[in-house]
Amino acid sequence: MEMREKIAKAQRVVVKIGSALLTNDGQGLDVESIAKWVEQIARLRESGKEVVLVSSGSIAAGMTRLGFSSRPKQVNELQAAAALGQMKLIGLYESYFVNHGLYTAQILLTNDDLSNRRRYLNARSTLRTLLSFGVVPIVNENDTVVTDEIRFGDNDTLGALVANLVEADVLIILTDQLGLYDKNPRNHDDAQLIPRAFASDDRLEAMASGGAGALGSGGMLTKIRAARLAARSGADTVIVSGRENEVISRVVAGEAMGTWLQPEHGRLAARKQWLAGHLKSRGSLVLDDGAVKALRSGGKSLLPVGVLDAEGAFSRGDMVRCTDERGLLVARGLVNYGVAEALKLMGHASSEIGSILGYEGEPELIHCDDLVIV
Ligand SMILES: Nc1ncnc2c1ncn2[C@@H]1O[C@H](COP(=O)(O)OP(=O)(O)O)[C@@H](O)[C@H]1O
Ligand SMILES: N[C@@H](CCC(=O)OP(=O)(O)O)C(=O)O
Repeated sequence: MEMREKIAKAQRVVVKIGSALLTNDGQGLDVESIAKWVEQIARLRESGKEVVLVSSGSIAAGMTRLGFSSRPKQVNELQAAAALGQMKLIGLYESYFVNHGLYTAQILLTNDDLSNRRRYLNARSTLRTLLSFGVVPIVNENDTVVTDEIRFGDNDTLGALVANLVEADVLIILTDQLGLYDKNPRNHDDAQLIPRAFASDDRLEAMASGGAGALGSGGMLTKIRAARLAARSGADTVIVSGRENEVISRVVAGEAMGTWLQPEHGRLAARKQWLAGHLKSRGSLVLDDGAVKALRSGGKSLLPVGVLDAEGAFSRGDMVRCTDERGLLVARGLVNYGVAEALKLMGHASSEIGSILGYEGEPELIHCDDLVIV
């Protein structure tokens, strides 16, 4: 499918704005551009699309406040600059979004948070809930508690992990170049823009090994790796210049701009592959005929009311097998409750979850996004 058709259908979009771009290569936060990106994101929200913003810029904003002219070398100074600058950054976004009638929410994450299954699920649930409230989540790395990440890391990877987390259709990486070139355009006048490739194409890495700008940390290499990560949940990635007029609106409208890095597999196929290949089952749920029928008809979540029994020692976030009463495998999925809770909830309506467990949790035992029908 052509870029125009595929991206124009995107419902959930992650926009990552890099340091090099946000700061005009180190000249302090580019507030005029920020206002323009916010305006475009606000229009996307109005048209019914869901947007998560992943924004760098905290270190750069902190440096300006501290009067530093170059990026500190010491990690503790970087962390302090980030903590200070994050206030400025988020304050700016909040005031611009409020002018468009939208609220923002600050999410600070680390890689560690996302590799821990429990925290991953909590982050995902918070992000999904914020999107359902019509809020624009603004994500950055939690620089206070990471060291290697701010020394070497980048927000491209974070953008991709967020795209995985919310199952975005597209990750738009705004940067200071028109897209990915066959060599670093800062050093080569004859560099050619790559309009389109598969994210998995091995030749891309060699093109991107030319380093980053003054304030950016990852360069194009981390953007390509991010596109590969995003492709794992079936998301397309577009690397494009944030300085192009109306760039976010135009990309989402399907205009061919920048570099489009496609996943090899569609979203569902990618997710199925990940679910099938990634995790071992920790237990099983026995479903009644109604639940089996609902799951097989497609697009339905598994609710506690359709469950007859739970076996195994599974915890929240584990993979479980779903079988019919005869033991025939119907589906596999990531369960929202541990076995003790599942045993208490089975056979009950979701509206009773709060009174049975003493807290309100997700209404489904397995969300349809986390379910693979066999
Ligand atoms: N093949 C390439 N194509 C485009 N840019 C490249 C390439 N190789 C290296 N770069 C560099 O990557 C930089 C963008 O990365 P970076 O500075 O980390 O930006 P950001 O802060 O937006 O993430 C560009 O300014 C460019 O110098
Ligand atoms: N999290 C930090 C650094 C992240 C960063 O610069 O990444 P990138 O924009 O990908 O080069 C910040 O907000 O300044």
